[in-house]
Amino acid sequence: MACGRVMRDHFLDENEQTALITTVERTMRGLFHQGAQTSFAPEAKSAARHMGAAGHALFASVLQRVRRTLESDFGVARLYSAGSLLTRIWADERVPRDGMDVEPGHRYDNPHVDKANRASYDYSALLYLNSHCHADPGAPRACDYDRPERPDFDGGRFVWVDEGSDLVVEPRAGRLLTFSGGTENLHHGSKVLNGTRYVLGFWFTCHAELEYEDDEDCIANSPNARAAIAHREALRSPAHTALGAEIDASHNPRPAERAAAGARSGPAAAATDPSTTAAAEASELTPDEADEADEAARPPRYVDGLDLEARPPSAAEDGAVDHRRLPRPSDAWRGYDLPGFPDGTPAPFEEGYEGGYGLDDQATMEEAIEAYAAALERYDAVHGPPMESAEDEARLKRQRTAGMPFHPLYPEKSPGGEDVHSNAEDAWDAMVAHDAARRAPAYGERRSVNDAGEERLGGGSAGRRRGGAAERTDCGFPGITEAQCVQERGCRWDDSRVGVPWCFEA
Ligand SMILES: O=C(O)CCC(=O)C(=O)O
Ligand SMILES: [Fe+2]
Repeated sequence: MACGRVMRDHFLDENEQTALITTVERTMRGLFHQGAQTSFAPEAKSAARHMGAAGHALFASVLQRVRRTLESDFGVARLYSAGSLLTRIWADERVPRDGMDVEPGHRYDNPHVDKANRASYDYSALLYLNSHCHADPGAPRACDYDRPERPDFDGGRFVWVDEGSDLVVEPRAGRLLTFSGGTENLHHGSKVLNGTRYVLGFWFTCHAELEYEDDEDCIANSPNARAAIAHREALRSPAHTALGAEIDASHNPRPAERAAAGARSGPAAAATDPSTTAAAEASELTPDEADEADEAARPPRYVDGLDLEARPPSAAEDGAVDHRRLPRPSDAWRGYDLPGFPDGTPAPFEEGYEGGYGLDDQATMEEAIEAYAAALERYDAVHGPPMESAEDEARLKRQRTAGMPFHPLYPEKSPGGEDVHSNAEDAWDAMVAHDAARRAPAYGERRSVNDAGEERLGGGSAGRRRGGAAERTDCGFPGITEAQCVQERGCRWDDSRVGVPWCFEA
């Protein structure tokens, strides 16, 4: 399999760059973020709903262009998408306190090998939508970190961590990097220091059976996917695990650890460099000091221009894969397993995890729903009113509420699996009618309580203390059963009167 790296400029024109940034922003509104990073899988089944039809179609055509480019760059007859991500990274100071941070302080800048994240990642492509710009008095152009349609960013360079020296690329809007996904291409994107950085990541496999498939049911039933599962199982074999452990043992991904490990695993030059040795001795270096020591020991090479002429041909490019042992993700590195994306469903709580929207894994379902709804409201307060059209806003409401584990807003599905109701209001009405037909409305005409949409986002508890029902203090939620009310909550149940809470405080 051919290994190598290629860089190309003007892969996207300016209209495409801005259209894709607009699409990313629209898609990510209301999504959880991991610290400064928000990612979205555009090949997920529900993606078009989030991205909008035009953005989704543009992405799909770009994906095919990227695939064909990789096929020609590396002389592969056919590649298959193994997954892709839209990623937005804010400078730290821009990370909003919106209650939507499911992994505060998440590190996105760890050096890694893509194929070690997912074995199907034979080839990688990174397509930048906006440009690196360092605000220096002597800089060739002024930087604008706040330009909404296509801001600049500082930091956020792409780095190939080569032996002895980093090869650094400054992202530019429309610049495409393609490279083979193995250990010959250990790399990372560095920390974003100012502005907001947008990148599309694409990963490709040579194997049709490993092609990205979103639907778990399909996976269970398709022969191709069964082969993929068998492949994944093989990766867990003792031999593979032993190799992984060996790789882990010989490397550390963080610069501080890398500097400290220089004497053990680095090339001779690094091992004898005084600053590296100093770093090795001084385990109390701050991360910044360690970065500086690392940079002094391994002066970076910068790439500019349209290709990688700066890079001397390596053994890898000659066809003999360079089998240097390189870092695998550390235990702390969680790759791109997205928490709760992309359907707006709450992130699963890990045991002992405290963060996200201020709950731990001991929280009750109701507490989680309340906190989630409050987080969404804080999100709106921070991010301002929606930019979308009314129709999009309705869709957004639906996206936010559809996955929530309380009384289903959208019980009725068309044969195609699409929601029958075109907007959240209709769906709400339908639900109320559905309840009415079944056993009379549990909480009366919910719509008349308050027409503000946020009540619905608030889930089952909204409106329950309204005037007409003042004589009963609500103890339930729409859809609660008598058993839940009485046994679980110790409240009283009386369903003889329409329009008042049936489950109320005794
Ligand atoms: O954003 C970048 O420049 C690097 C991202 C990356 O390496 C990845 O997503 O695997
Ligand atoms: Fe990567």
